[in-house]
Amino acid sequence: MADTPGIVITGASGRMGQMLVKAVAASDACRLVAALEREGHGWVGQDVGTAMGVPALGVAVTDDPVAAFAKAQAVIDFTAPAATVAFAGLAAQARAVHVIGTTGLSAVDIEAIDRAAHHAVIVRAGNMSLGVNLLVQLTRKVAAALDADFDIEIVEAHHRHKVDAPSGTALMLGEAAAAGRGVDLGEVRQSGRDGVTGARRRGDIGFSAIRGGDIVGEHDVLFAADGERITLRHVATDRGVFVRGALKAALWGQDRDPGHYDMMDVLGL
Ligand SMILES: NC(=O)C1=CN([C@@H]2O[C@H](COP(=O)(O)OP(=O)(O)OC[C@H]3O[C@@H](n4cnc5c(N)ncnc54)[C@H](OP(=O)(O)O)[C@@H]3O)[C@@H](O)[C@H]2O)C=CC1
Ligand SMILES: O=C(O)C1=N[C@H](C(=O)O)C[C@H](O)C1
Repeated sequence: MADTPGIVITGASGRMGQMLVKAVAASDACRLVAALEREGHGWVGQDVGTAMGVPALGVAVTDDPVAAFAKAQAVIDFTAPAATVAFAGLAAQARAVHVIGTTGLSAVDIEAIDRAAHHAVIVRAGNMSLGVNLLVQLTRKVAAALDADFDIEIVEAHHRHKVDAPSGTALMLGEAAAAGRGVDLGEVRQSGRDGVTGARRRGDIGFSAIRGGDIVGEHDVLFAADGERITLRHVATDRGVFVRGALKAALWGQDRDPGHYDMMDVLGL
Protein backbone atom coordinates (compact mmCIF):
# COMPACT_ATOMS: atom_id res chain seq x y z
CA MET A 1 0.00 0.00 0.00
CA ALA A 2 2.72 2.50 0.97
CA ASP A 3 4.10 2.61 -2.59
CA THR A 4 0.69 3.26 -4.20
CA PRO A 5 0.04 6.90 -5.19
CA GLY A 6 -0.99 9.13 -2.31
CA ILE A 7 -4.12 11.15 -3.11
CA VAL A 8 -5.48 14.42 -1.70
CA ILE A 9 -9.20 15.15 -2.04
CA THR A 10 -10.06 18.85 -2.09
CA GLY A 11 -13.55 20.03 -1.11
CA ALA A 12 -13.79 16.88 1.01
CA SER A 13 -17.21 17.75 2.46
CA GLY A 14 -18.82 18.31 -0.98
CA ARG A 15 -21.13 15.97 -2.91
CA MET A 16 -18.22 14.73 -5.04
CA GLY A 17 -15.61 15.20 -2.28
CA GLN A 18 -17.26 12.75 0.12
CA MET A 19 -17.70 10.08 -2.55
CA LEU A 20 -14.08 10.52 -3.65
CA VAL A 21 -12.77 10.22 -0.07
CA LYS A 22 -14.67 6.94 0.37
CA ALA A 23 -13.55 5.58 -3.01
CA VAL A 24 -9.85 6.39 -2.46
CA ALA A 25 -9.94 4.97 1.08
CA ALA A 26 -11.49 1.75 -0.27
CA SER A 27 -9.09 1.38 -3.20
CA ASP A 28 -6.06 -0.94 -3.30
CA ALA A 29 -4.51 1.12 -6.12
CA CYS A 30 -4.03 4.37 -4.17
CA ARG A 31 -4.00 5.82 -0.64
CA LEU A 32 -5.81 8.75 0.96
CA VAL A 33 -3.10 11.06 2.32
CA ALA A 34 -5.13 14.21 2.97
CA ALA A 35 -8.64 15.67 2.86
CA LEU A 36 -8.77 19.42 2.30
CA GLU A 37 -11.40 21.98 3.17
CA ARG A 38 -11.35 25.75 3.26
CA GLU A 39 -10.13 27.68 6.31
CA GLY A 40 -12.87 28.00 8.95
CA HIS A 41 -14.82 24.95 7.69
CA GLY A 42 -16.38 22.99 10.59
CA TRP A 43 -14.69 19.74 9.52
CA VAL A 44 -11.10 21.02 9.79
CA GLY A 45 -9.18 19.04 12.44
CA GLN A 46 -11.71 16.19 12.53
CA ASP A 47 -11.09 12.71 11.12
CA VAL A 48 -12.64 12.83 7.63
CA GLY A 49 -14.45 9.50 8.11
CA THR A 50 -15.96 10.58 11.42
CA ALA A 51 -16.99 13.93 9.91
CA MET A 52 -18.79 12.05 7.11
CA GLY A 53 -20.54 9.74 9.60
CA VAL A 54 -18.60 6.59 8.67
CA PRO A 55 -15.83 4.80 10.62
CA ALA A 56 -12.66 6.85 11.15
CA LEU A 57 -10.21 6.77 8.22
CA GLY A 58 -7.12 7.97 10.11
CA VAL A 59 -6.87 11.18 8.05
CA ALA A 60 -7.68 14.56 9.61
CA VAL A 61 -9.29 17.27 7.47
CA THR A 62 -6.78 20.07 6.86
CA ASP A 63 -7.06 23.63 5.52
CA ASP A 64 -3.37 23.72 4.47
CA PRO A 65 -3.06 22.83 0.74
CA VAL A 66 0.74 23.29 0.64
CA ALA A 67 1.39 20.70 3.37
CA ALA A 68 -1.28 18.37 1.94
CA PHE A 69 0.03 18.48 -1.65
CA ALA A 70 3.65 17.99 -0.49
CA LYS A 71 2.84 14.42 0.57
CA ALA A 72 0.72 13.56 -2.48
CA GLN A 73 1.24 12.12 -5.95
CA ALA A 74 -2.20 13.33 -7.07
CA VAL A 75 -4.82 15.91 -6.14
CA ILE A 76 -8.44 15.24 -7.10
CA ASP A 77 -10.31 18.50 -7.22
CA PHE A 78 -14.06 19.05 -7.61
CA THR A 79 -14.51 22.43 -5.93
CA ALA A 80 -15.01 25.92 -7.39
CA PRO A 81 -13.13 27.93 -10.05
CA ALA A 82 -11.14 30.27 -7.75
CA ALA A 83 -10.04 27.36 -5.55
CA THR A 84 -9.13 25.20 -8.55
CA VAL A 85 -6.94 27.90 -10.11
CA ALA A 86 -5.06 28.33 -6.81
CA PHE A 87 -4.71 24.54 -6.42
CA ALA A 88 -3.34 24.21 -9.97
CA GLY A 89 -0.35 26.41 -9.10
CA LEU A 90 0.27 24.63 -5.79
CA ALA A 91 -0.12 21.11 -7.23
CA ALA A 92 2.33 22.01 -10.02
CA GLN A 93 4.88 23.23 -7.45
CA ALA A 94 4.50 19.89 -5.64
CA ARG A 95 4.71 18.06 -9.02
CA ALA A 96 1.48 16.25 -8.15
CA VAL A 97 -0.97 15.18 -10.86
CA HIS A 98 -3.96 17.53 -10.67
CA VAL A 99 -7.29 16.00 -11.73
CA ILE A 100 -9.77 18.83 -12.25
CA GLY A 101 -13.50 18.15 -12.38
CA THR A 102 -14.54 21.69 -11.44
CA THR A 103 -16.77 23.38 -14.02
CA GLY A 104 -17.69 27.02 -14.60
CA LEU A 105 -14.05 27.95 -15.32
CA SER A 106 -13.54 31.15 -17.34
CA ALA A 107 -11.12 31.53 -20.26
CA VAL A 108 -8.76 33.38 -17.88
CA ASP A 109 -8.97 30.50 -15.37
CA ILE A 110 -8.11 28.02 -18.13
CA GLU A 111 -5.10 30.11 -19.19
CA ALA A 112 -3.81 29.95 -15.60
CA ILE A 113 -4.33 26.16 -15.58
CA ASP A 114 -2.48 25.93 -18.92
CA ARG A 115 0.49 27.74 -17.35
CA ALA A 116 0.56 25.33 -14.41
CA ALA A 117 0.47 22.41 -16.87
CA HIS A 118 3.93 23.42 -18.14
CA HIS A 119 5.30 22.02 -14.89
CA ALA A 120 3.03 19.09 -14.01
CA VAL A 121 0.34 16.77 -15.32
CA ILE A 122 -3.19 18.19 -15.29
CA VAL A 123 -6.18 16.14 -16.40
CA ARG A 124 -9.27 18.33 -16.75
CA ALA A 125 -12.72 17.42 -18.03
CA GLY A 126 -16.21 18.83 -17.54
CA ASN A 127 -17.35 15.24 -17.27
CA MET A 128 -15.24 12.25 -16.17
CA SER A 129 -17.68 9.50 -17.17
CA LEU A 130 -16.95 7.03 -19.94
CA GLY A 131 -20.48 7.45 -21.33
CA VAL A 132 -20.29 11.21 -21.76
CA ASN A 133 -16.84 11.08 -23.33
CA LEU A 134 -18.21 8.57 -25.86
CA LEU A 135 -21.19 10.86 -26.45
CA VAL A 136 -18.79 13.71 -27.20
CA GLN A 137 -17.19 11.60 -29.93
CA LEU A 138 -20.58 10.63 -31.35
CA THR A 139 -21.73 14.25 -31.33
CA ARG A 140 -18.71 15.31 -33.33
CA LYS A 141 -19.30 12.55 -35.89
CA VAL A 142 -23.02 13.24 -36.29
CA ALA A 143 -22.43 17.00 -36.59
CA ALA A 144 -19.80 16.36 -39.27
CA ALA A 145 -22.22 14.17 -41.22
CA LEU A 146 -25.11 16.65 -41.23
CA ASP A 147 -25.31 20.17 -42.61
CA ALA A 148 -26.92 23.23 -41.04
CA ASP A 149 -30.40 22.07 -42.20
CA PHE A 150 -30.16 20.24 -38.87
CA ASP A 151 -30.46 22.69 -35.97
CA ILE A 152 -28.31 21.63 -33.00
CA GLU A 153 -29.73 22.16 -29.52
CA ILE A 154 -28.11 20.95 -26.28
CA VAL A 155 -30.41 20.47 -23.30
CA GLU A 156 -29.02 19.67 -19.87
CA ALA A 157 -30.67 18.99 -16.49
CA HIS A 158 -29.04 19.03 -13.05
CA HIS A 159 -29.89 19.16 -9.33
CA ARG A 160 -31.07 22.35 -7.65
CA HIS A 161 -27.65 23.08 -6.06
CA LYS A 162 -25.68 23.44 -9.29
CA VAL A 163 -24.28 26.98 -9.64
CA ASP A 164 -23.02 27.13 -13.25
CA ALA A 165 -24.84 26.95 -16.60
CA PRO A 166 -24.51 25.67 -19.23
CA SER A 167 -22.93 22.65 -17.55
CA GLY A 168 -19.32 21.74 -18.30
CA THR A 169 -20.62 18.69 -20.13
CA ALA A 170 -22.99 20.75 -22.28
CA LEU A 171 -20.05 22.94 -23.27
CA MET A 172 -17.94 19.86 -24.14
CA LEU A 173 -20.82 18.64 -26.34
CA GLY A 174 -21.19 22.08 -27.91
CA GLU A 175 -17.47 22.25 -28.67
CA ALA A 176 -17.65 18.79 -30.26
CA ALA A 177 -20.66 19.75 -32.39
CA ALA A 178 -18.94 22.96 -33.51
CA ALA A 179 -15.71 21.08 -34.31
CA GLY A 180 -17.70 18.53 -36.34
CA ARG A 181 -19.22 21.38 -38.33
CA GLY A 182 -15.88 23.15 -38.67
CA VAL A 183 -17.07 26.32 -36.88
CA ASP A 184 -16.00 28.21 -33.76
CA LEU A 185 -18.48 27.66 -30.89
CA GLY A 186 -18.00 31.27 -29.76
CA GLU A 187 -19.46 32.45 -33.10
CA VAL A 188 -22.60 30.27 -33.00
CA ARG A 189 -23.38 29.80 -29.29
CA GLN A 190 -26.93 30.77 -28.29
CA SER A 191 -27.71 30.38 -24.57
CA GLY A 192 -30.89 30.86 -22.53
CA ARG A 193 -33.49 32.30 -24.90
CA ASP A 194 -36.10 34.54 -23.25
CA GLY A 195 -38.53 37.14 -24.61
CA VAL A 196 -38.88 38.10 -28.28
CA THR A 197 -35.68 36.52 -29.49
CA GLY A 198 -36.38 36.53 -33.23
CA ALA A 199 -36.25 33.41 -35.35
CA ARG A 200 -33.47 30.91 -34.89
CA ARG A 201 -30.31 31.83 -36.79
CA ARG A 202 -29.18 29.08 -39.19
CA GLY A 203 -26.09 27.32 -37.86
CA ASP A 204 -26.48 28.38 -34.24
CA ILE A 205 -25.87 25.86 -31.47
CA GLY A 206 -28.41 26.39 -28.69
CA PHE A 207 -28.08 25.62 -24.98
CA SER A 208 -30.89 25.19 -22.43
CA ALA A 209 -30.50 24.36 -18.73
CA ILE A 210 -33.00 22.78 -16.34
CA ARG A 211 -32.35 22.83 -12.56
CA GLY A 212 -34.36 20.80 -10.09
CA GLY A 213 -34.42 18.22 -7.31
CA ASP A 214 -31.62 15.70 -7.14
CA ILE A 215 -31.00 15.17 -10.88
CA VAL A 216 -27.41 13.88 -11.14
CA GLY A 217 -26.83 14.96 -14.75
CA GLU A 218 -28.72 14.51 -18.03
CA HIS A 219 -27.64 15.72 -21.47
CA ASP A 220 -29.43 15.62 -24.83
CA VAL A 221 -27.94 16.70 -28.13
CA LEU A 222 -30.79 17.31 -30.54
CA PHE A 223 -30.32 17.52 -34.30
CA ALA A 224 -33.65 18.86 -35.61
CA ALA A 225 -34.45 19.23 -39.32
CA ASP A 226 -37.68 19.57 -41.29
CA GLY A 227 -39.43 16.20 -41.03
CA GLU A 228 -36.96 14.37 -38.75
CA ARG A 229 -34.98 14.60 -35.52
CA ILE A 230 -32.06 12.73 -34.00
CA THR A 231 -31.37 12.84 -30.24
CA LEU A 232 -28.15 11.65 -28.60
CA ARG A 233 -28.66 11.26 -24.85
CA HIS A 234 -26.66 10.50 -21.71
CA VAL A 235 -28.24 10.06 -18.30
CA ALA A 236 -26.09 9.78 -15.17
CA THR A 237 -27.99 8.21 -12.27
CA ASP A 238 -25.04 7.85 -9.87
CA ARG A 239 -22.05 10.17 -9.24
CA GLY A 240 -19.94 7.00 -9.02
CA VAL A 241 -19.38 7.30 -12.78
CA PHE A 242 -17.50 10.59 -12.23
CA VAL A 243 -15.62 9.22 -9.22
CA ARG A 244 -14.37 6.19 -11.16
CA GLY A 245 -13.21 8.41 -14.01
CA ALA A 246 -11.37 10.76 -11.64
CA LEU A 247 -9.52 7.91 -9.92
CA LYS A 248 -8.58 6.44 -13.29
CA ALA A 249 -7.23 9.84 -14.36
CA ALA A 250 -5.15 10.21 -11.16
CA LEU A 251 -3.49 6.83 -11.74
CA TRP A 252 -3.10 7.35 -15.51
CA GLY A 253 -1.29 10.65 -14.88
CA GLN A 254 1.52 9.10 -12.84
CA ASP A 255 4.91 9.34 -14.65
CA ARG A 256 3.41 11.18 -17.68
CA ASP A 257 5.09 14.23 -19.14
CA PRO A 258 3.74 17.59 -17.93
CA GLY A 259 0.77 18.80 -19.95
CA HIS A 260 -2.91 19.66 -19.96
CA TYR A 261 -4.76 16.42 -20.75
CA ASP A 262 -8.43 15.43 -20.84
CA MET A 263 -10.47 12.26 -20.36
CA MET A 264 -10.16 11.37 -24.05
CA ASP A 265 -6.42 10.93 -23.38
CA VAL A 266 -7.10 8.86 -20.24
CA LEU A 267 -9.72 6.65 -21.88
CA GLY A 268 -7.83 6.37 -25.17
CA LEU A 269 -10.85 7.57 -27.16
N1 LIG B 1 -16.18 16.80 -14.20
C1 LIG B 1 -17.10 16.00 -13.67
O1 LIG B 1 -17.24 14.80 -14.03
C2 LIG B 1 -17.98 16.54 -12.59
C3 LIG B 1 -17.84 17.84 -12.21
N2 LIG B 1 -18.53 18.33 -11.14
C4 LIG B 1 -18.19 19.70 -10.75
O2 LIG B 1 -17.48 19.63 -9.51
C5 LIG B 1 -17.70 20.80 -8.76
C6 LIG B 1 -18.18 20.44 -7.36
O3 LIG B 1 -19.43 19.80 -7.45
P1 LIG B 1 -20.19 19.28 -6.12
O4 LIG B 1 -19.36 18.30 -5.40
O5 LIG B 1 -21.55 18.92 -6.56
O6 LIG B 1 -20.26 20.67 -5.29
P2 LIG B 1 -20.30 20.90 -3.71
O7 LIG B 1 -20.72 22.31 -3.53
O8 LIG B 1 -21.08 19.81 -3.05
O9 LIG B 1 -18.79 20.72 -3.26
C7 LIG B 1 -17.78 21.66 -3.52
C8 LIG B 1 -16.82 21.60 -2.37
O10 LIG B 1 -15.69 22.41 -2.63
C9 LIG B 1 -15.42 23.16 -1.46
N3 LIG B 1 -14.65 24.37 -1.73
C10 LIG B 1 -15.02 25.46 -2.41
N4 LIG B 1 -14.02 26.35 -2.39
C11 LIG B 1 -13.01 25.80 -1.66
C12 LIG B 1 -11.72 26.23 -1.27
N5 LIG B 1 -11.27 27.43 -1.58
N6 LIG B 1 -10.92 25.39 -0.56
C13 LIG B 1 -11.36 24.16 -0.21
N7 LIG B 1 -12.60 23.71 -0.54
C14 LIG B 1 -13.40 24.52 -1.26
C15 LIG B 1 -16.80 23.48 -0.91
O11 LIG B 1 -16.72 23.93 0.42
P3 LIG B 1 -17.83 24.97 0.99
O12 LIG B 1 -19.06 24.16 1.17
O13 LIG B 1 -17.22 25.46 2.24
O14 LIG B 1 -17.98 26.05 -0.06
C16 LIG B 1 -17.46 22.12 -1.06
O15 LIG B 1 -17.12 21.26 -0.01
C17 LIG B 1 -18.69 21.64 -9.59
O16 LIG B 1 -17.97 22.56 -10.37
C18 LIG B 1 -19.35 20.60 -10.49
O17 LIG B 1 -19.87 21.13 -11.66
C19 LIG B 1 -19.42 17.58 -10.45
C20 LIG B 1 -19.64 16.28 -10.82
C21 LIG B 1 -18.95 15.65 -11.92
O1 LIG C 1 -22.50 19.88 -10.97
C1 LIG C 1 -22.73 18.68 -11.24
O2 LIG C 1 -23.39 17.94 -10.48
C2 LIG C 1 -22.17 18.12 -12.47
N1 LIG C 1 -21.35 18.85 -13.15
C3 LIG C 1 -20.68 18.50 -14.34
C4 LIG C 1 -21.08 19.44 -15.45
O3 LIG C 1 -21.14 20.67 -15.22
O4 LIG C 1 -21.32 18.99 -16.57
C5 LIG C 1 -20.77 17.04 -14.68
C6 LIG C 1 -22.03 16.36 -14.28
O5 LIG C 1 -23.01 16.58 -15.23
C7 LIG C 1 -22.49 16.73 -12.87
